[in-house]
Amino acid sequence: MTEETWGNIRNELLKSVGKNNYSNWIEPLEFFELEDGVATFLVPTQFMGNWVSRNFGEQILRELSNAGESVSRVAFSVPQRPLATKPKAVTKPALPEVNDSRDLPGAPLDARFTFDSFVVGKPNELAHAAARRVAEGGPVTFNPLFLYGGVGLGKTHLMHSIAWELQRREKGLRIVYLSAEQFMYRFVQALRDKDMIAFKQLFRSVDVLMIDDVQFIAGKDATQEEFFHTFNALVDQGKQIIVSSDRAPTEITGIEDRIVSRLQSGLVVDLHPTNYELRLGILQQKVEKYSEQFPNLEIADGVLEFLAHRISTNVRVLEGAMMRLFAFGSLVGREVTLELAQDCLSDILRHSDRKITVEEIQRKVSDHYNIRLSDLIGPKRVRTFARPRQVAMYLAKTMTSRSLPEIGRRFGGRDHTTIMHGVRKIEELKQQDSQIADDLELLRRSLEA
Ligand SMILES: Nc1ncnc2c1ncn2[C@@H]1O[C@H](COP(=O)(O)OP(=O)(O)OP(=O)(O)O)[C@@H](O)[C@H]1O
Repeated sequence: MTEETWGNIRNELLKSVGKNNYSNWIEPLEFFELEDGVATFLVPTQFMGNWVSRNFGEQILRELSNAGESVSRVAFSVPQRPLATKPKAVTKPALPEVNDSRDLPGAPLDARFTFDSFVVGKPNELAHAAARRVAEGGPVTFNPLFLYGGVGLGKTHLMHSIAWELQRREKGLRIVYLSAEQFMYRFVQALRDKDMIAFKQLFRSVDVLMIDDVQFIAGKDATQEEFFHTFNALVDQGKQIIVSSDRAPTEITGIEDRIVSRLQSGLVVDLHPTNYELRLGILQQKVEKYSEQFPNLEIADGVLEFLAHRISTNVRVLEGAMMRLFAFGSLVGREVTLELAQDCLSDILRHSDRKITVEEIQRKVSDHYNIRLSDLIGPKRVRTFARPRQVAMYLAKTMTSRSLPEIGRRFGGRDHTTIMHGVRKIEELKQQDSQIADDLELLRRSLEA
């Protein structure tokens, strides 16, 4: 296959996979050879090869066939020599002597937050894989890596894990981790001390910059401006940036468009709310750790399952509950049973028990789609009302324990088959229409908040 053919195929792929996917996954591919019906591409890392193969393999194969190539399979392999991907670090700017990492402006890393102690499940699988990839070091593939998700779902844990791993692989790497608030504080201090040059040089001299809770700079214009320049300077030097936030870049209001667009220019991945299996996995892992702290503690069967079922808010709360329960059991010298858990954690359990109602769902959905509640519930069948109505039916079925007839009654006395039809429709659309999938995710999060 000629370079030109591969160029044409890439143009077609750009149209079908979209700009972001294209620059993250297709652009870095280097065509290597086409032999015995196998088209081989070189990729910078194995992770990337697996990802492209899983997600875009068939599309690439189809485009190759459309271009008249006789190909039956595509393969991805990592070359021995490094690939010429994005710009690597260019010359270092003239800097003050800040080579000792103790001079760096970051916050300390938590020794507990490593990849080893991070439990991976469906909800955080992609974020974990992306963090692992960045922690491999080497050529910068995603810049920035933007991690977002609700409170206590492991963003900070992943960032620290990346930092530890990078440090392990390359001693002397200048890694700075700090919260956006600390960044602002440093910036304001530099302004006050008329020390902006040193501030700029310090931040531009790092190899990896990690900013936690970036949503904090919303509405803080001068800090944003400085962040933007720091960001650009580091990206231009091929330095890795990792950012976390409690929401997606486009959902952060009060941040300039140019910053939003910068934040989106790498890989944006979210940590979904935990599911039962992940929570149980985390508890099991923590039990092992706590058993050193509370050596004589006995835990009855079913206690961990109970906690994983009942405390679904966030991992921090789950951990806190477990710690309290174990400390209590160990202090009074009692086995940790279900009864003890219920007694000792009654406040947390009561809070987690908050039931989401169908009415609450209807209100949220009508606000979200900007329609009147009466139109959401009423009989009008136009699409503007019918689709949000089905979304609300779906959420009512999946987020409450109400039966279909009960939901029907709350939707203006509709029959249960109508509700079932609505639920099925949304289940179907969720797979095909990313707008619907995003709406559902957003609504679910705001209802669970
Ligand atoms: N998958 C996981 N495996 C093990 N521990 C986890 C996992 N997810 C979260 N945790 C633990 O939950 C606690 C909260 O996690 P972390 O501080 O990383 O959350 P966060 O997303 O940064 O929250 P915030 O929005 O408050 O900044 C930490 O103690 C962390 O170790």
